Amino acid sequence: MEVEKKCGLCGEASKHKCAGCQLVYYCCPEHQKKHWRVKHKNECAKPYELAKNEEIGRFFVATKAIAKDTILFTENPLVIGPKWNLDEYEQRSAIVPCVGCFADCHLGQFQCGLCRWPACKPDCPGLTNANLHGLECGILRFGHPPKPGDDPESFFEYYRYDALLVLKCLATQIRSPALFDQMINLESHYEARKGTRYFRDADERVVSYLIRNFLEPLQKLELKEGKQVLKICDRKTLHMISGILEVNAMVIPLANGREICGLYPIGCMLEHCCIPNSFYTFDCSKGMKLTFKAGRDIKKGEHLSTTYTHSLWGTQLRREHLKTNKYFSCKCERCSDPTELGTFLSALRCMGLEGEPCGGFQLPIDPLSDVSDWKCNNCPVQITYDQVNFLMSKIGEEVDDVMGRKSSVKEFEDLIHKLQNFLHPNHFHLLTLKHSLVQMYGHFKGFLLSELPDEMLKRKLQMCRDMMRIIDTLDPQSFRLSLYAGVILLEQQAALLELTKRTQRKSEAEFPRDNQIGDVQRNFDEAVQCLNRAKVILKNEMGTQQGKKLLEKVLEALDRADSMKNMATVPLVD
Ligand SMILES: C[S@@+](CC[C@H](N)C(=O)[O-])C[C@H]1O[C@@H](n2cnc3c(N)ncnc32)[C@H](O)[C@@H]1O
Repeated sequence: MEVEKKCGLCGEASKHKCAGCQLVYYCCPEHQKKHWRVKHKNECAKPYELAKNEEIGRFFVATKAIAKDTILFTENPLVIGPKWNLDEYEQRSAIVPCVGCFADCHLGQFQCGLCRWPACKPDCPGLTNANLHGLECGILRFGHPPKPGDDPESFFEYYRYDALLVLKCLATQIRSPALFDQMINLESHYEARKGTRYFRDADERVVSYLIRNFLEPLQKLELKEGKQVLKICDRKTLHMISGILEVNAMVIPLANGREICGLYPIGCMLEHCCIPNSFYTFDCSKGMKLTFKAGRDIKKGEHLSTTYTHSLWGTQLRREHLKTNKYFSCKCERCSDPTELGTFLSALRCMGLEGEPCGGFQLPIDPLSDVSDWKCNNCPVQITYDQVNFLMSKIGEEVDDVMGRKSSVKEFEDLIHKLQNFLHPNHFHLLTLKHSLVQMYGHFKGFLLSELPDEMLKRKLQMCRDMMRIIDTLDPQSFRLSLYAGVILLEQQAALLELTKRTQRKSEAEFPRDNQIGDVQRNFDEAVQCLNRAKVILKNEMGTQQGKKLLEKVLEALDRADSMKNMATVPLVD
């Protein structure tokens, strides 16, 4: 859409546009404010509306064209709290999140003076904040926490952090019945969950635990005093809230590396797509405010979409995750294509008819079937769903093993070498290993950049380029995989600049000067392009500590590239 870049109020040439609709320009903030009051407030209406159908339930659909980077909405969380699905290791840690502010604290050191749940300090402001610990503290006070000297096991059994978010949701009815209604009307898939292992797990871990420790004692007092604080607190409601959290809660990464969960009633209305058009960020300095933005231009009539699963998992894994945790079968363009948009992210090497690889790749015959057999794209060989499953679980175990401990460079190299016999070079398991290996080459003891043999340095560069090609297809604007891509781009430029230095150092006797200049210039240009791209995509990650640190490194690398240009013995032009 061609937009005249003139101030919406005075008509002067202007550069800054309205962040909401991205359509009207302003010469200064004062004119923007004035125009908002007199006119733009009514024009800058939301470019989407809530719709509903049988298959998806509620979703947002664009009512007009939406430009990339448009802020779709911002929203404060209805509740935030510790992750509601902690694994056993996380649940049994003696370092726990403060119930007031989620900072790390030691179990048994400081506590909330009223309910005696762990806190970072006795006067943490979050303890009395009605949106934070204030929400559930009044109910937690009915519990009987273990005392110092009691069996350590009783501490882990009592302080079940993974049940807190459910309790917080329940407690919203005390603060605001309207908020509670909004929450309880979110999708819980109650009927579909009943009978699943998730339901049984939540029944013991959350529902029975909350009733036994806090809700029954509260109800006893309510009966005695003839006054009801919690009007709704039956088992079914607690299970519905568990389902609502499972289907709708969003994971928020904190600066201290911890992850918490938040429930955003508007944010959770966006449907899932494996190649989404929108993305979100959290602002940790503003109470975990959520901002949803258009990741690319969106056409009128398109559904607004985000991703509920990992973008770099293969189709079978993504679809299984969505089916078990979100109760639907994804049929998006990427899931429907056996090659996953030509990336071959799940493809297996065909072993051929005589046990001799034919050079082709095995792909699912019907990627939308959960039990599809696979066939080669080059020869008549077919393999069964069970064979694929068996191979994938064995390979998955090996990858998890190497990733899960402090493995050496050689262990990574060996596993990649071995798996290349079975998997397409772009397979997501290889991608996971390569993403780690490119960060080891250049940083690990004995593998510092200046120590890497030319061949290894070139391998690092090749892996980075290959990974970026996949990202360019699956997330062309890099809004979904910004951190992942940022890391690759930084490593890619490091390899390129090291190659540039080495080429510069080589004597003219080895290389004709023209070739030398060409290589040096090309590598240098590509390195600068990587850094400039990383700088742009990391803007979306400024709410996270990781994103900020990575951007700092990118800016430092840009400075280094600049000084290299100034010192260059062969010309490096801009
Ligand atoms: C976070 S909620 C989204 C809001 C939900 N549609 C509602 O009406 O409350 C997630 C649920 O929406 C539905 N959903 C989301 N994306 C979908 C898709 N691509 N295909 C089918 N159902 C989808 C599924 O029922 C899923 O469990």
